[in-house]
Amino acid sequence: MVYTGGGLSSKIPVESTSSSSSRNLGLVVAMTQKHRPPHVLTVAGSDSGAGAGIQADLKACAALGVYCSTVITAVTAQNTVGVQGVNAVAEDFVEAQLRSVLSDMQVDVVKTGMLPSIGVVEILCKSLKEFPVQALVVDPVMVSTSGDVLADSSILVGFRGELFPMADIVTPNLKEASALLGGVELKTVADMHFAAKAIHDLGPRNVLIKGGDLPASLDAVDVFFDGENCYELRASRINTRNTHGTGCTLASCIAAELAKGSLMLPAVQVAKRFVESALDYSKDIVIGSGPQGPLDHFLKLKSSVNSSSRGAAFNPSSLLLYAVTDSGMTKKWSRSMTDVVKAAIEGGATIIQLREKDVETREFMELAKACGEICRSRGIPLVINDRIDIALACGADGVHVGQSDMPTRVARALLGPEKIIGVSCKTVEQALQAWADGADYIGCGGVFPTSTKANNLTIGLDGLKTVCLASKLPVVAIGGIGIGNALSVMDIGAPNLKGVAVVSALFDRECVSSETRKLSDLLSTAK
Ligand SMILES: Cc1ncc(COP(=O)(O)OP(=O)(O)O)c(N)n1
Ligand SMILES: Cc1ncsc1CCOP(=O)(O)O
Ligand SMILES: [Mg+2]
Repeated sequence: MVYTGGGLSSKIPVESTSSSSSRNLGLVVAMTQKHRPPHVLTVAGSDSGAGAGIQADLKACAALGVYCSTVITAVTAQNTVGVQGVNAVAEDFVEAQLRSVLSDMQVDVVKTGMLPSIGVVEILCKSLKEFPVQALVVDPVMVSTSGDVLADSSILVGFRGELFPMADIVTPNLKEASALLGGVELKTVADMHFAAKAIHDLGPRNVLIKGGDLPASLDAVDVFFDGENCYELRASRINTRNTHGTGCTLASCIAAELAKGSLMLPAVQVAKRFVESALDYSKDIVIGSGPQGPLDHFLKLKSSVNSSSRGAAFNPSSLLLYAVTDSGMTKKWSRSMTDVVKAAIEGGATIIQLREKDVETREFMELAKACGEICRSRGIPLVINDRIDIALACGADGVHVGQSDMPTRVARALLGPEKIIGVSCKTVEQALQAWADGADYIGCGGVFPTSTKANNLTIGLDGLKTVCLASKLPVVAIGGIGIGNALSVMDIGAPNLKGVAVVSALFDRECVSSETRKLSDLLSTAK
C-alpha cells in the first residue's frame, strides 16, 4: 500500500503497482484481448456541478461508446453560478493515479483538462514517456466559463515547453489562445487562422481554435490547422444558456473518436457535430439558477424517446438508389406525386427527393406532407430540393441544395444539426467546402448529358472520380444515369461513391415501379 499526504487525498490507500498479482495477469490479458473497448484516460479536475471537467469527460466518452478512466488533478466546488473553491490534489497523488491507470490498463488516448500547476504538467509528461499512448489531446484549460482562474500562469511554460510538443491536438478557446501567444488580441476569423499557425509552431501536430466567443454571428466557427491546411469548421450557433462544459466535451469526443481509430480531422468533425446536437437537445433544460447551465450528453437516449418527431441519423447507404421526382414528368404521364413516390419505393428506391420546380408553395407543402407520411411509414428518407422552408414545414428528413441555392451553412443553421443536407458539387473545391459547411453528402454531376436539367455542364466519369477521391463526404452521382450505364458509374473505383440519383430513367417511363426494380436489382450487383 502507498499512503499519500496532503489535501483531500491524505487518507486514501492506493494499491502499489509492484504488488500486482502475477497469478491474475494471464486471466486479465486474456479478457482484455477478447473484449478490450477503446479507452480514453482523462486527466482533469472534478466539477461538483457535473457540467464540465471529469464529469463531462465521463459522460461524453460514455455517450460515444468509449471506456473512460480518470486521473483527478483538482476538486472544485462549482455550480451554474461559478467556482466557489479549488482544492488541488497533491502532485504525488496525481502521479500515483497516473501510474495506477497507465501501468495496468491499455489506454489508447490521454485527454487533459485542468492541470493546476506546472508540477502536474511535468509529472504527466514523465508518465507519458514511461507509458506511451496512441494520442494525446490537450484542452489547455486556464479559466472557467464563469471567469474563475483554474491554473496559475506558470502553467504556460509547461504547456509550451513540454506538453504541446507531445500533443496530437490542442484545443484552446480564444482567451486561452491569446494567453498562449502572450496576450495577442484575437477578434476575427483571420486572427484565428494566425493563432492556429502560431500555436502549431509550439509543437502540437494539430490545433483547433474554438471561436465560440467571437462576437455574435449566425455560425460558431472553429479553425483547424494540421500543419499544412487551415479549415474553417462551421456549426450553427445554438441560442442557450446551457453551454457549460462544451470545451471539455469537445476535447473528450475528439479523444473518444481517436480511440476508436478515427483520423484527426474526421474525429474533430464528429466531435463538433456531437456538441452541436447536445446543445440543441439541451437548450431548454433548467439546471441551477446561475447564468451557465450544463449541457446534456445523453441526447441519443432522448432521440430514441422522441423518435416519432426526429428521423434516424443519416446513413450513407441510403444513397444507393436515389429517386428524384419531376413534376413535368409526373404530369406528362397523368400520375400524382404520391403515386410516383409509392411506386419508386415499391421498386426499391432507397431515398426520395421531391424536385418540383413548377408547383406553387401551398400545393408543394401539402404534397410534401403526404409524401412524408408515405416515406416515414416505409422507413425511407425524404429530402426536399431547394426549399428549406418546405422541408421545415412538412418535417422532411432534409434538403438538397445547389451552388446557387441557400448556402449550406445557412441551411444548416436553419435546419439544426440533425437534418440531412445534400449539396450539388462539380469540383473538388466545392466538395471540400460542402464538407466544411456541415453537409452530409454531395450530389456530383451531371455525369452524362441529360435533358432533365437545362444548361448543365457535364463532368463525365473522370470528373466524377476526381471529386469522389477528394471528397470527405459520401457521394451520389447524378445526370443521364439509367440501366445502361449505372454499373459503369458505380465501378469507377471510389469507395465513397454510394449510389446514383435518377430522374427520367425512373419517372419518364411507362411503369415507375418496374423500372426502379430493374435498376435496384442491377445496383445490388455493383461491387
Ligand atoms: C442528388 C442531387 N444531386 C444534384 C442535384 C442538383 O441540384 P441543383 O444543382 O440545386 O439543381 P436543381 O436540382 O435544383 O435544378 C439534385 N437535385 N440532387
Ligand atoms: C438535377 C440534376 N442535376 C444534375 S443533372 C440533373 C438531372 C438528372 O436527371 P436525369 O436522371 O433525368 O438525367
Ligand atoms: Mg437547386
